[in-house]
Amino acid sequence: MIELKEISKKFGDTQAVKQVSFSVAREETLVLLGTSGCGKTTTLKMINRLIEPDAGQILINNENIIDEDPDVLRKGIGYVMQNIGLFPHYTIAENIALVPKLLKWDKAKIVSRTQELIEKLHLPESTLTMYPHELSGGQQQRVGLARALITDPSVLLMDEPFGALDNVTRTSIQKEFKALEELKRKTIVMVTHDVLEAFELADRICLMDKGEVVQIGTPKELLYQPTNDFAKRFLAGQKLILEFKVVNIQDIWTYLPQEIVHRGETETADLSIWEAMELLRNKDRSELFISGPNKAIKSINFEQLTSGFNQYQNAQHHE
Ligand SMILES: Nc1ncnc2c1ncn2[C@@H]1O[C@H](COP(=O)(O)OP(=O)(O)OP(=O)(O)O)[C@@H](O)[C@H]1O
Repeated sequence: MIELKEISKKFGDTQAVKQVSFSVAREETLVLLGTSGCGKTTTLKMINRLIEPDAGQILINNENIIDEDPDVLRKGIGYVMQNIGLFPHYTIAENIALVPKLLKWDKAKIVSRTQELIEKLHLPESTLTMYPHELSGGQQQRVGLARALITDPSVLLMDEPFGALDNVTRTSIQKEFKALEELKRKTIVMVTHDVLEAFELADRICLMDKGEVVQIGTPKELLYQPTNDFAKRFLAGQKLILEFKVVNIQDIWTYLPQEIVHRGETETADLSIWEAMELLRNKDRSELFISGPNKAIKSINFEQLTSGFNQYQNAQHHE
């Protein structure tokens, strides 16, 4: 769907991006992860031609984007900018309707699509007539997303979309974002420097350093099969919590207690260790019933969960 082939970009003497190649499949979310200045934003902006590469090729649906008019290209790609970038003197409704107006949509269509989006993104209708400074950071972030989604583009580029938020708001918006049906159908390239955010939202992560790709893989691959020291060190600080997020009950199934007979409600085994812990903690449940392979059911409490996880972890490290 999106393919970068040996893309490079220099600003003066700074080699911002050096021979970056990757491809993003249809409906996949690829997260560009790395420290400040490693070339993530430059890479992202080359996909909608806000920046032109010095060398290399970018294809979207097998078409070289260099052959397209940049304005037409940009209207077909949703873009959530760093720091949201709403126009301060436009109302929220006007900010959301920018591209549809350029595309000359009729008014009724703009209004109905705007309504649909603000409902999905949980923005109160009253915000439509307000100006950006009258909204909270989280609400502004939602407006930025609505603006990017209004024309239902199949490709979405997001630059630190939750960067301006405090940690609590950030976590809740990330959760909503993950659950939004409209986003599941999109091919997304997202930039972040936040490892947890990358692990939360990515199908695959492209880890970058000094303008180059260090490793591309699923969160699990990066965690358990880092290809070099940089990748290892980058994740080391948060290793345990990352493991809780990528390992699921299915993975630790054999280390959990014997199967039982149970006819009530069950959780699925694709629940991550993290999610299972949250359920055991937040819902004040002492045990969870999990339905695993071949309809087998196991009941686990917090201790059994952590013990199963520890055994799995030991097995991974001894592989
Ligand atoms: N327009 C520009 N002119 C000159 N140098 C630039 C320009 N844009 C980016 N750079 C430089 O290119 C390098 C990569 O920048 P880029 O913004 O792509 O990094 P990043 O990983 O997105 O960082 P951040 O998360 O801080 O935005 C940096 O050294 C930056 O200073």
